[in-house]
Amino acid sequence: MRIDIISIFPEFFGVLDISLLGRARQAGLIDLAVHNLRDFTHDRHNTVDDTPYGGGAGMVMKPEPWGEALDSILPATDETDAGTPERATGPVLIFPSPAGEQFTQAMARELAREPHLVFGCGRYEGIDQRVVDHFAGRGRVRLVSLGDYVLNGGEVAVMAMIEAIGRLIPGVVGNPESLVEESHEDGLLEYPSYTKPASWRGLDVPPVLLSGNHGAIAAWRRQQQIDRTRAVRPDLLPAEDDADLQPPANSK
Ligand SMILES: Oc1ccccc1-c1ccno1
Repeated sequence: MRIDIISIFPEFFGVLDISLLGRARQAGLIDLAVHNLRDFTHDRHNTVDDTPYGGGAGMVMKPEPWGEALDSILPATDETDAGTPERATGPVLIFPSPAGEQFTQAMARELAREPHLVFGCGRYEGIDQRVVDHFAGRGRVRLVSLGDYVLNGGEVAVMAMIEAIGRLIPGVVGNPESLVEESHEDGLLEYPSYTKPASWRGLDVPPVLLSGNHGAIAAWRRQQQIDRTRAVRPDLLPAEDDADLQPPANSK
């Protein structure tokens, strides 16, 4: 997968040189480039923002630098390309935004199948809307929100998305099995995990986990998932009458 990031703080992404994603880049599984938006300005102060039309507090990111930056990354197209099949296969341009669709594990899985992602990190009060409108006419553009809260810019959101997406790319995580039993992979929150010692500060590991009875362990873990999800994320539970959520007959 090719990933391009545009930001006024490119140094923010230095952490993508280390750990899992750093190793994936060294292995050639991910080809990542970070671009400084200010490199696409031409004034002495490398200006990227200006006051908002219509008034209001804060500053808005100017369209021109974004246009030049994105033109340098996205495939050139002319007006006749609008609506051609290529638009369904070209890069996906993602702008983190509080006004975006919610980022989910399902979206991470979907985006992990894409060959090329381009992330645009907005700052200030956001990016001139015409940037989104213009490039929506040239390919797939998505506004994506991490959640219902406000950040100072898109960089943190892009880091989170790249981690969530990158770990799903085949070969990035050593043991693909570890991707299966995680929160949100099967729609429920994950079960609690324990390791040695069997007793710690008077707290014991649930006996079923020491029993060697794999059927009972699987049933206990499933019930833990259901109980945890019901307690903190009832919105993730399917319809109450879903037979899959009923505890197995032998687990009482
Ligand atoms: O609050 C933001 C500001 C800029 C870019 C993104 C965000 C955001 C907030 C939640 N998800 O994304």
